[in-house]
Amino acid sequence: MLGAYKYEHSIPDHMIIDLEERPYVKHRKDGESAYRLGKWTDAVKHFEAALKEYYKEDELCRAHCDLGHRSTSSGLTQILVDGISAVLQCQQGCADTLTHLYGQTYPNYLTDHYLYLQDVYVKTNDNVNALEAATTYLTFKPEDQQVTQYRNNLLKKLQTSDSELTPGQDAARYIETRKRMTDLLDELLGSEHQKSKYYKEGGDGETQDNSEEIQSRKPEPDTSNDIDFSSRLENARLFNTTQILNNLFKTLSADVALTGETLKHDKRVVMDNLFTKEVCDDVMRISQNGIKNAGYHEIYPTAVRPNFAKELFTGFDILDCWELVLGKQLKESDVDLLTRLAEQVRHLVVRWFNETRPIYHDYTQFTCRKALDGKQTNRTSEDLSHPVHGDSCDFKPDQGVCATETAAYPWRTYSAVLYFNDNFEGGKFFFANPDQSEQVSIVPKCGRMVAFPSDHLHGVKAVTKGKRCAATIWFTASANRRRALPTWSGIVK
Ligand SMILES: O=C(O)CCC(=O)C(=O)O
Ligand SMILES: [Fe+2]
Repeated sequence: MLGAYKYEHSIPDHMIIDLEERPYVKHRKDGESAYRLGKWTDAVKHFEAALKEYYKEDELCRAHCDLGHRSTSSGLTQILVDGISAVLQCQQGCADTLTHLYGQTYPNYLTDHYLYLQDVYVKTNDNVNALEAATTYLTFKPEDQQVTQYRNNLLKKLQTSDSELTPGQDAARYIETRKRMTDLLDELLGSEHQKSKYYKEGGDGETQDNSEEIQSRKPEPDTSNDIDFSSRLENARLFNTTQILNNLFKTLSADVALTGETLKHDKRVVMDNLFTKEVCDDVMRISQNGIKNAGYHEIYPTAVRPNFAKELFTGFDILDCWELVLGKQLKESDVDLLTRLAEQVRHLVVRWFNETRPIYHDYTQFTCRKALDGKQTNRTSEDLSHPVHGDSCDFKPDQGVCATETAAYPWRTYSAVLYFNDNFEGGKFFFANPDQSEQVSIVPKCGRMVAFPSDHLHGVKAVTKGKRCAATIWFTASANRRRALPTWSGIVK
């Protein structure tokens, strides 16, 4: 937002003092400016200071993950396991929190930092520190061929053996801490935890302990000259205002189609043309390949959701993406598409609801409901595809109330549903009264989104022919409930 204001009113950087700017961000920014001006000694100073501050901030962030978690389990051991794993999961999220800046996610924040460092050290003729920076970089990303070669050149110059190499002290401690957290979580949560572990390791490769790997890697013989990192560092640049603005405006384009008056509540909105037919076709294809039963089947037994005998639910949640890419059911670019969509919607939601608090992703899932042939006779208007419910409260139809105390997801703040097709019958979304009657209904179509506060009652009418595909995206204002989204390009770049 700050970027947008600066742009709209042509305000130069030096006229704005950001009182909330954290020291690790300020030093990184100053380091980047010095780098661009060729002031290598200043750049070294700022990049080193930025790193120190970053690790300090990471410790602070982890310290803020307290034991406030409310366990719904019974039995002391389970309550303890729930509490400790909630703290650890919150702590694991710190890397994502610290590298979410100016509305963007920088999955390579830390590794790019070491890339900068090694380059500025070489430029100040300090090969020893350049070597340490390259070694630290490779501890995070051992698969990087270019940096490996670069480190080997330095090794040769300094006539050092790679068995003497160790990463920087702060980085080593950081990696060790994260490894211990992951191991403990593995023990506490077992295979359930694997999903988030996949994601974390991919995020920046930062949770992986690669020390063994690095020790067993021998430098390849190499006679080439020094490698030029300038183009990689240009891409690593964080505070590129033009890029931020382009992304901001590109992602926010949408038409507000229906608002309060029609929708019976001023906080509800329907927006159209959020994305193109091409995107819809892509998502339909992805959902086609996709995979598992949607979570609904597992959550609700058929007795509670009788329509499971009449409609087939398929889909996946966004955290399944890793498994699906590894299983070749999704392409890497699909993951980026889904992530971009979810992030686009987060921006729209923040703007629409005039939020001044940070709003985070909680959970995103893609779900298709397919009418089963031969099971559609005698479906009444009460026979819904999705019964009336609130997303953040526990709707009790007999009492007509939606209770927060007993809700499964009381932290959800806003809900958004995206639609990708209209070639089916039935399947209207509707807002409901506490007696379950319809207030107003919305017909799904490609590019359409409905967004509303999560405690508003709503449901989905029976899908009686064809397949209806949608994405449900839930947001939270609770930082410790935040779940970051996977990106693929962030890793392979
Ligand atoms: O698919 C829809 O239109 C809404 C789905 C929904 O309300 C939910 O999954 O909680
Ligand atoms: Fe819902």
